[in-house]
Amino acid sequence: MSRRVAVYGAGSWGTAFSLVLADAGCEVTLWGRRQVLVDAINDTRGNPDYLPQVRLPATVRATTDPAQAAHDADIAVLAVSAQSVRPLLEAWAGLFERRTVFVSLMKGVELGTDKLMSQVIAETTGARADRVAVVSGPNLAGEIVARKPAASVVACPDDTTAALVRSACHTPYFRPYTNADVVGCELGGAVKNVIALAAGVADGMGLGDNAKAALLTRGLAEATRLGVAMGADPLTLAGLAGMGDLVATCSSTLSRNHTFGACLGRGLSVEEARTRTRQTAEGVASCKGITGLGRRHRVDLPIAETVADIIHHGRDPEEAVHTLMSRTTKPENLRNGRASTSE
Ligand SMILES: NC(=O)C1=CN([C@@H]2O[C@H](COP(=O)(O)OP(=O)(O)OC[C@H]3O[C@@H](n4cnc5c(N)ncnc54)[C@H](O)[C@@H]3O)[C@@H](O)[C@H]2O)C=CC1
Ligand SMILES: O=C(CO)COP(=O)(O)O
Repeated sequence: MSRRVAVYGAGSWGTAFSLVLADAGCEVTLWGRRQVLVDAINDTRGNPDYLPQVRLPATVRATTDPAQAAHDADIAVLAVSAQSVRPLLEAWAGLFERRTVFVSLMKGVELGTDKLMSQVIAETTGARADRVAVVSGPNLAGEIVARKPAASVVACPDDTTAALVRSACHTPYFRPYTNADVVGCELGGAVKNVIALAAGVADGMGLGDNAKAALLTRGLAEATRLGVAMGADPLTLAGLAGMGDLVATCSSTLSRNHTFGACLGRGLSVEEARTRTRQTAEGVASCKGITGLGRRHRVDLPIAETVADIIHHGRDPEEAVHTLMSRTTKPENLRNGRASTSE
């Protein structure tokens, strides 16, 4: 059965995911805030600002009207930047049907509240947890629009909702798995952006593949420690939404977070890196939310703290690497079968 899906955010991932949904047989209305971009999408079937190479099928129509997108939607997908979703949903909450399922594609943590995106969606729309899902995994938009094979995770505590979203985005090149662990999936996506910034810094400084492997592995340990403290299943962090996304993002030149970090590692300022990257690099804002969650749950996150210091407090990357390497040595592994919350 054809599903009606509203996608909010005509940037890279909103556009690429619209293609996936349309290829899976959905009728898609793609909301963008700028009329000129919406007209270009409808007229050319491409997205000149974010993904000029994409050719969207006729079953994707763009609009600047949030109500038109929400009308009769089975699913509403949120693909704006993490820090902008609360005010948008506060303004739009009354537009949705009571049955509409909300899906977050966003990989960030809200500044000021340290809330995950599913929490912000539930708070602003009044939707219960069984109507809020997350799609997260190693899904670089530039590869998805070339219809290169990818896998992802649809997370929701409700099996029926998870199955609805899975069937709405299952195509021959996009393979969604389901998982009830929303917190693990969301944290995996948000923390990997911060670790990708660190990996970019290391690459920009020319520190080599050993250093990058250490950052990825210890970064995953940070995500897992924090996840376990917040009730996530450590296996989720070892899966597509954790390790999988970490590997893709930290090794790809398509990643904005990695690119941003590489600019810093080459000696550019945060403002210069922002100008070069242009599109949303969620880790830049979310590193503060991640370190906030670490403090709240008494979990040490030395790499995330270092990234936040470099980006928000002007810390010198070389000195930061030296300090990370000089920390006291300690056992690598889980203790007594439980994840340690210390470094
Ligand atoms: N690009 C990718 O490959 C992937 C991105 N994501 C996540 O998807 C989310 C969106 O990222 P992208 O689409 O890549 O970013 P983007 O920078 O390409 O697009 C962001 C979109 O949000 C809109 N936006 C930003 N602030 C807004 C505001 N205040 N009001 C209304 N609209 C606003 C922009 O106009 C743009 O359409 C992020 O959380 C990112 O981590 C997840 C998986 C893959
Ligand atoms: O989340 C992503 C791939 O899964 C995209 O990463 P960037 O936001 O760093 O480009």
